[in-house]
Amino acid sequence: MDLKLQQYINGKWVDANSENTREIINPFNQEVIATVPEGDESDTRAAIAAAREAFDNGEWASTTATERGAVVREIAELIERDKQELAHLESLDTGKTVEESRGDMDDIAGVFRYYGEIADKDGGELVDSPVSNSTSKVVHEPVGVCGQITPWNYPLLQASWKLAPALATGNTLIMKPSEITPLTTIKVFELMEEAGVPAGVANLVLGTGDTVGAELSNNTDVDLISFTGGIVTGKKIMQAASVNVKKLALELGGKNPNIVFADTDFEIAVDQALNGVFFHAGQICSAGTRLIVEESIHDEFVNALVERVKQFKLGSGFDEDTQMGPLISADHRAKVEKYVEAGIKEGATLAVGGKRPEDPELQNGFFYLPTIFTDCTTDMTVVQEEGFGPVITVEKFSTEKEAVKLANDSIYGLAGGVFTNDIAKAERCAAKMRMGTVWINEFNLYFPHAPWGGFKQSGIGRELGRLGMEEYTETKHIFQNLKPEPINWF
Ligand SMILES: NC(=O)c1ccc[n+]([C@@H]2O[C@H](COP(=O)([O-])OP(=O)(O)OC[C@H]3O[C@@H](n4cnc5c(N)ncnc54)[C@H](O)[C@@H]3O)[C@@H](O)[C@H]2O)c1
Ligand SMILES: C[N+](C)(C)CC=O
Repeated sequence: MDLKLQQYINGKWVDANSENTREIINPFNQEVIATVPEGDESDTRAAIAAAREAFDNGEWASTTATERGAVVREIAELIERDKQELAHLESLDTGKTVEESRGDMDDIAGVFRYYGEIADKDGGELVDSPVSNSTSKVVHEPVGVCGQITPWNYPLLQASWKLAPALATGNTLIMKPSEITPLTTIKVFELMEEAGVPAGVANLVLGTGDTVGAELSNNTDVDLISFTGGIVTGKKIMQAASVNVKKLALELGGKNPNIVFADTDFEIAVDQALNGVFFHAGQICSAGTRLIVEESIHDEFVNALVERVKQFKLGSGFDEDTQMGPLISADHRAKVEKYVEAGIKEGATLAVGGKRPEDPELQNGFFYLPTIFTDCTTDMTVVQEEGFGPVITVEKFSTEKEAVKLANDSIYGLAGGVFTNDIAKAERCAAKMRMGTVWINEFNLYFPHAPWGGFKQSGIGRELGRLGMEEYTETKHIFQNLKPEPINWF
């Protein structure tokens, strides 16, 4: 493997201070793909000190936005140049199909290009002043030292949503990828070095959440934490970040409804519902795991889903005909199994799946069959909690009002979909759905120009789009009196 397999701190590739290491496992066959350093609090503190020094006394924050934008666009070019290698690494690490990983790499290059291009488009704003002979301007400045923590399901994609806007706006940063899928993030740090990101500006520490992640959240030299991951971890980080009132961006989980009306284009809605939930074996924050189907087409719709699911090809992400890879780890599969058991116990009907595949070729991987539950009600664990596996629940509705009520009956509010050919009805539902993204006749689409994030307990703040860049800025008002006079009060 042509990869440094080290941490990157203050412009140097280094092992962990403790010399501890971690084996990275291929979820398709449990083979060891790589051995990487396992950093801890002391590595994290070194990276924070480097980022602090680079922000306070380095030149990055005061280079022109045009120059920073050029560096960020160069990273996009390098990602495109090394797309095949990156996609290969991502599939080895996560088990996702290599075709999907190539798509991720295109998206990632697109994110760097987008932020590179808009980096110098914000020249501040002059606002009206109530004082004659004065100017009043509003400018955006970098926040400072940013801690960035990412999950295992979209390792480099989620990292790109944080790295690109942080760099474009002149921040310095410490990135902590998930300890189980760090490979493409290591590679992109090589590319950032090649693109000319100065020493100390972008630092990479590898290790667990309890050590590296907790240090980033607790350390008072960190000004902002941007976290993508589970709700339980998000709450811990929020609490820790209060130590110095860090700015906080949280991208958490989802339990995303997909409402299907009887007047929809049936075959398209079936296809999109399947894609919405089973892509990447359901390990997607915005997976449409909660299908809400109009009563009159319910049985036909479920039958069509079941027939299609039975045909899914599970296998290696490197086989061209594979449609669904394994889950990420043995632990994660055990959690999905428990989740399905809870569904059965609570009275949901298992229409298909609900177990591991029997195919001898899949026995070394963490595979789980695509699973459909019917007869579901909102009080069930499988309807309320995020399972993060290939499991969909189906509920019925008979009126538009009921469909929206069901869709909103959740602590989450990340994303949701509506399938109907009645555009007015779709717009009415979209207006009422309490989610950061609503798709109409589409599911699971995201792109750099549109903001991404959650209502309710799905998070705080937004990534992507202009808002995703504003997260990394402080707003300053500068007032200047051009003709000062005494006030004569005292
Ligand atoms: N909203 C989004 O855009 C989005 C995108 C991708 C994934 N997710 C969510 O991510 C979750 C799956 O990812 P996961 O299992 O890696 O999540 P996780 O919360 O277990 O871990 C995420 C990251 O946090 C770190 N971490 C763990 N404990 C920590 C602590 N105490 N302090 C600081 N950092 C800590 C982990 O090491 C990892 O890097 C799902 O809930 C999914 O919905 C959300
Ligand atoms: C945000 N997204 C959809 C790319 C990945 C969620 O897990």
